[in-house]
Amino acid sequence: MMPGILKIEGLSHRYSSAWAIRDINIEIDQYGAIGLLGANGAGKSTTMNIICGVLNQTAGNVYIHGMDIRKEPELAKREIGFLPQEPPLYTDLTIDEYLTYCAQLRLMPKEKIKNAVSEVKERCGIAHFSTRLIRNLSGGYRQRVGIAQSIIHKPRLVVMDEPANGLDPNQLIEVRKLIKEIAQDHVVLISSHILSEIHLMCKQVIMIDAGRIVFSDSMSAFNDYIQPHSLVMRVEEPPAMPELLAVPGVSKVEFLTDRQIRVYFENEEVAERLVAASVQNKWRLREITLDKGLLDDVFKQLSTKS
Ligand SMILES: Nc1ncnc2c1ncn2[C@@H]1O[C@H](COP(=O)(O)OP(=O)(O)OP(=O)(O)O)[C@@H](O)[C@H]1O
Repeated sequence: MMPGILKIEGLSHRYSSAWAIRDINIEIDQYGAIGLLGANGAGKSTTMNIICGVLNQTAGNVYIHGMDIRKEPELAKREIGFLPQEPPLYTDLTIDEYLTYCAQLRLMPKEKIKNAVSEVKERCGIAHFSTRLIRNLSGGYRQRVGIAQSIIHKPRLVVMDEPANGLDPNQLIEVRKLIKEIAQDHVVLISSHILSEIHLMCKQVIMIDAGRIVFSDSMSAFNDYIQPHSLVMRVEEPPAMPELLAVPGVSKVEFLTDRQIRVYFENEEVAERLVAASVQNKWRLREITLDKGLLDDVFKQLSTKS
């Protein structure tokens, strides 16, 4: 049987006295983007640094395509690409010079470097800037160069620490698109503290809080797990509180203004019942919205719950 691409067993790390991560277990054997979601200080960077062999763990094992990162670091690192939060770019080099240098650092055979550089430039949409100094590139293009260096040696696993950080909205769209494309033939492990970011890029999500995994499943399972429990409706003729509470499934009612009401419920069918009740009782419903926009709040709740 082929070994999995990434296997983490009982991984724990202690810096001085405090544990930064405890008993992390992860197994990935299919290409795709996986989000590592956690608040600041949750342990994302610690986990990623250990996976990339930059930090030596206190306990547990990391295998990259079956190779123990501690016992066979050189072989294992051939299968890893890393995009740290601050990409290690040499801004006085051109894109061509920089990527050639990265390929050499990765100990790629000399005769393969030229092809690898053109291929990766093409893939990352930077071929037209080959001879431009990195210092003269916009943030979005610098990030593409950062991504290019992480895949130039064709690793199976690419680790990206907060790759969306500091990009403007247009750059974000492009960089996300590129990362998704790369995830088609790599495992891309993406850390972020922003749920919507993970949501847009990843099919799988691993959530880490205070050094422990608190959720690990598909993005759709995550969506089910964090179903909204409230909605906001705006009506012209607001009913009295008891009338709303009488609708089956409504658990709590909060008047935000005299015409705007937040309704808490157990399941989403309540929305339909409220619409029906509004028609029947002439509340004159103008707007009804599930509180899905509060995903980041839900994330906070989840973190504290577990
Ligand atoms: N070099 C260090 N020495 C001591 N404690 C550390 C060190 N690096 C991190 N920590 C602690 O370990 C815990 C996990 O930190 P880590 O950087 O892995 O979290 P993170 O999820 O990556 O957060 P961020 O997004 O802020 O980087 C935190 O409590 C942090 O304060």
